[in-house]
Amino acid sequence: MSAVLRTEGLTKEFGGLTAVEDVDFELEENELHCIIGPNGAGKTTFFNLITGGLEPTEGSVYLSGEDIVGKEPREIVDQGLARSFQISQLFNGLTVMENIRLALLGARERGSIFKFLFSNIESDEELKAEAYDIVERVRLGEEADKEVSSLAHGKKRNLEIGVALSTGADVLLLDEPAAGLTTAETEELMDLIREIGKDRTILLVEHDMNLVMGLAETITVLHNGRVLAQGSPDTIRSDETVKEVYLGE
Ligand SMILES: Nc1ncnc2c1ncn2[C@@H]1O[C@H](COP(=O)(O)OP(=O)(O)OP(=O)(O)O)[C@@H](O)[C@H]1O
Repeated sequence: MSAVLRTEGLTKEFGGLTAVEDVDFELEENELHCIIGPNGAGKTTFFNLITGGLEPTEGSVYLSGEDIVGKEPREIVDQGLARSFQISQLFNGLTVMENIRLALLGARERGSIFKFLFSNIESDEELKAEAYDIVERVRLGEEADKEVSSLAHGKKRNLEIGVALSTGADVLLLDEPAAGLTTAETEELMDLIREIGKDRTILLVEHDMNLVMGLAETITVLHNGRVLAQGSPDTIRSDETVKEVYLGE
C-alpha cells in the first residue's frame, strides 16, 4: 500500500493556542481510516488544513506525493480529495437528481454552474445518466425526483456523500457523517460507507464509537492537537492511554 495523503510536522496555531501540533499522518490508498478524539482535540482543524481551508503554521501536506499547502480548496478537490461537510451544503429547493447534476457540472465547468442550470442541463442525457448512477449508488433511486427539503435526515447524508462522489475524487473526507442520525440511520450509513470504501479511500472524523469501531481499518486518536495513538480498532480499544483520556470518559 502507498500513502495517498501524508502530513509531516503539521501544526496550526491560533494566537497562543496550538490546535494541531506536529502531526505526522499517513492515509493509505483504499483504506477506511477514522480520526477520533475528545472535543477540541483538533480534528476539524486537521481536516481544514488538509482540504485547504486553513494554512498550516508549520508542516506539509502531500496528496499523491504533491505538496498541496497553499492551494485553493477547489484545486485540492480537482486533485482528488473531496470533503463532505458536517453542515449540509445541499440545495434544499432542488431535487436529489438536480443536486447531483449540479455537482457533476461543478466538477466539469468550474465557475459556470448556473449558466448551465436551466439551459443545457435538461438536454444532457449523458449527464443525467451519470447522475442517476450516483443517485443509485448512494441508494436514493426512489427519491431521485424528490425535493431535498422533503428528505429524512439520513437520506440527506447519503446525498451529501453522492455530491462528494460527483467530484470524481478518489479520497473522500467525511466530517461527522453520523451526527444527528438515529441508530437505524447510522447502521444504514455504515453499510453505504463500507460499500463506497470498496473503491475509494475514506477518511472520516466521527464521535459515534459504534460507527468508528464497526467501520475503521485504522484509527488515529488526536488529543490536544497531537497524535495520541494509532492502530486497528482492537489496538485502540485496548490502549490504556486512550481509555484514560477518551474512551473511558
Ligand atoms: N478559528 C479558530 N480560532 C481560534 N481557535 C480555534 C479556531 N478553530 C479552532 N480553534 C480551537 O482549536 C482547538 C481545536 O478545535 P477543533 O474544532 O479543531 O477541535 P475538534 O476536535 O474538531 O472538536 P469537536 O469534536 O468539538 O468538533 C479548540 O481549542 C478550538 O477552540
